[in-house]
Amino acid sequence: MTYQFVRTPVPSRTLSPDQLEAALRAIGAERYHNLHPFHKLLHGGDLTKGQVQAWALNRYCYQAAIPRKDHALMARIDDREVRRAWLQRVLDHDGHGPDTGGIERWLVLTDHLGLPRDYVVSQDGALPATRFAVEAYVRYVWDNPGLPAIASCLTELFAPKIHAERIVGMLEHYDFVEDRVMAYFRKRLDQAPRDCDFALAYVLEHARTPEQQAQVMDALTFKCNVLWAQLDALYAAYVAPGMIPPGAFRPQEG
Ligand SMILES: O=C(O)c1cc(C(=O)O)c2c(n1)C(=O)C(=O)c1cc(C(=O)O)[nH]c1-2
Repeated sequence: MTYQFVRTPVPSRTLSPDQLEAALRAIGAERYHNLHPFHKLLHGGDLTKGQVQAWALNRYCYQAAIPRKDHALMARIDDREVRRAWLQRVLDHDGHGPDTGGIERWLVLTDHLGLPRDYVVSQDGALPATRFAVEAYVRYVWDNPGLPAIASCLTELFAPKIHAERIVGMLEHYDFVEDRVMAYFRKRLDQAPRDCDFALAYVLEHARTPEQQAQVMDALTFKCNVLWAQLDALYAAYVAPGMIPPGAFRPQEG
């Protein structure tokens, strides 16, 4: 029996696809991490370089885990067409042919912020809570059936807006950020809508009973929590009260 992180009340009758989509979008409108105070500080130019380094270093853990989570998902899916479509996600992050991939693009950002690559890739300086949250996502996908596993990526419905805000906000406010190093987010502006259109269509087609619909809403809520918890941890360590756990990255500046 899989541990259940969240429990959405089962709808009293089956929702139409439009109603289900509206319910999923309402979850994002209330819980997506664009609403977190840490993101408001990041995009508004209110962080120091050391705090931006902490964000980029911790966020690397998420980047590194995404293709592992996508492989876990593919291992659970019987439908060959879904696996074919899903494979592109792994290639987007790990790279394929001339495209060096999203993880490499993330490392271009952390290089530019002055963080040693080996240190970033080792994840040794990441917050414990970041590691826990990210691994919970990989585990969730591994432990659950294909439908909620697929639904857990639906936070990406809301990602293009935050990526666009981040590109504009960070370039405008931080002199230590330049256009070239925002390539990761520019690329995601095309990739994320493609990925989540596919996932949303799959979920709306396959979540046909009230129980399945509650399950996909749980999955999206869980995933919003995975993202929110990472920012809570960053805030507590690097903004207020500034409680950096033993062994975690400590910004150099005064
Ligand atoms: O910067 C962000 O706020 C953000 C959020 C999310 C998300 O909503 O999970 C993803 C990404 N970025 C992203 O870049 C990415 O590749 C990605 C993959 C997934 C996923 O769940 O499969 N989410 C996200």
